Amino acid sequence: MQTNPTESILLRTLKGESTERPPVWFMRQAGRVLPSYLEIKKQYTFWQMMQNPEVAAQVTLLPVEDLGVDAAILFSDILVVPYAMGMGLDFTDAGPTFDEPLAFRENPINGLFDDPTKLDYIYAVIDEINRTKPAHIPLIGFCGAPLTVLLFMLQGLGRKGDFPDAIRFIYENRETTKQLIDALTDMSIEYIKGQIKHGIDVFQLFDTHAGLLPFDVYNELFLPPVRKIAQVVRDAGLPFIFFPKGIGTGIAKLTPEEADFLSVDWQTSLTNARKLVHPEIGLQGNVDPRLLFAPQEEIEKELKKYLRFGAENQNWIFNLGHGFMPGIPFENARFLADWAKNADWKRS
Ligand SMILES: O=C(O)CCc1c2[nH]c(c1CC(=O)O)Cc1[nH]c(c(CC(=O)O)c1CCC(=O)O)Cc1[nH]c(c(CC(=O)O)c1CCC(=O)O)Cc1[nH]c(c(CCC(=O)O)c1CC(=O)O)C2
Repeated sequence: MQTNPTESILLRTLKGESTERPPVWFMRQAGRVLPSYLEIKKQYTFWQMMQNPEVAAQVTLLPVEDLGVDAAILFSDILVVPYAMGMGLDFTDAGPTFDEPLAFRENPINGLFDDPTKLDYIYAVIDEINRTKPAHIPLIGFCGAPLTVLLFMLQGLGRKGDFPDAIRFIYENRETTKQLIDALTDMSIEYIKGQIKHGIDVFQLFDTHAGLLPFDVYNELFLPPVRKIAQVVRDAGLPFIFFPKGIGTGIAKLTPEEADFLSVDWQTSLTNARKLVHPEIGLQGNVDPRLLFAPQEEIEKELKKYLRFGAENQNWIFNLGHGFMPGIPFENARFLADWAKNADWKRS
């Protein structure tokens, strides 16, 4: 067993090394539950926070201090890419909204004009994070996968749940959908290359709404661009984590071309996921974030179910099945991180 304490435990696990415990980080770890974040948020809009390198870097690093996680994830949003493609975007109390959603336009392709410089502020944030972060804490970069981002672009309003007009558009306009996927994939790749150039250490692709299409359609239209994106990340020598939320047993159909590590939602137990998923793909997940509304004794009882899996599986990153939800008590988030770092994983 390797025990160099200055080397990142997350990177060691991603490289396939043995570690004394699983590495720990959480989706949505910076926003939503940290009192320190909620305090900063009182002074700025979300756009202002994202666009100010000092503030965005500070927020990115808050959970390292406040929760003790093993990695930082860039404080940004998946919808910055359509914004850079010319779509008017606003973050409102009702969630993100786009002006003139694509599904309702006469010609959805013609109105898109890529302007990669609209992402430059994010590279300034990455530079600032790298200047200020502890050396042993890796930075995770991310963007949304083509399906999830396209659903927002087509529907316009993120809180409509199941994106009904967007799904209908995809079925009724197959050729235009393919053109939109290509445009979105190209822009995402440019953005990812920018993140890599500025020094992210790991990349995660969020396909939060992957489960909203039948797997065959998802496989035909949306997995090829995922493979293309994965290749770009790998060619740069970075590990690639893929989070296709809600695809159920579709996880059995994924290959190492699509993921070095697969982030699993809470619908499938990790033990079952391990049986289904290709053996060369590592796993990440999958504590149900809703559990964190429970008293700590109840949380601990559930967490103990992970001990056996953790003892038997080195290629596993401890995380949630999806992000922290607003309103989860900070003490419970901290309890979760402490538990995962201090449990007796029986690995030595
Ligand atoms: O996060 C919300 O409050 C909801 C609004 C929303 C946003 N993007 C969105 C949604 C839809 C949704 O998540 O349901 C759309 C969005 N953003 C993101 C995802 C991917 C996912 O979480 O599965 C999605 C799709 C999720 C979905 O539709 O369920 C990614 C995202 N947004 C964000 C972050 C950074 C972070 O939380 O640390 C991250 C990802 C990295 C990570 O896991 O940490 C940040 C974000 N996005 C957003 C906000 C709120 C802005 C405001 O105060 O006006 C905030 C900040 C905050 O939570 O206080 C806007």
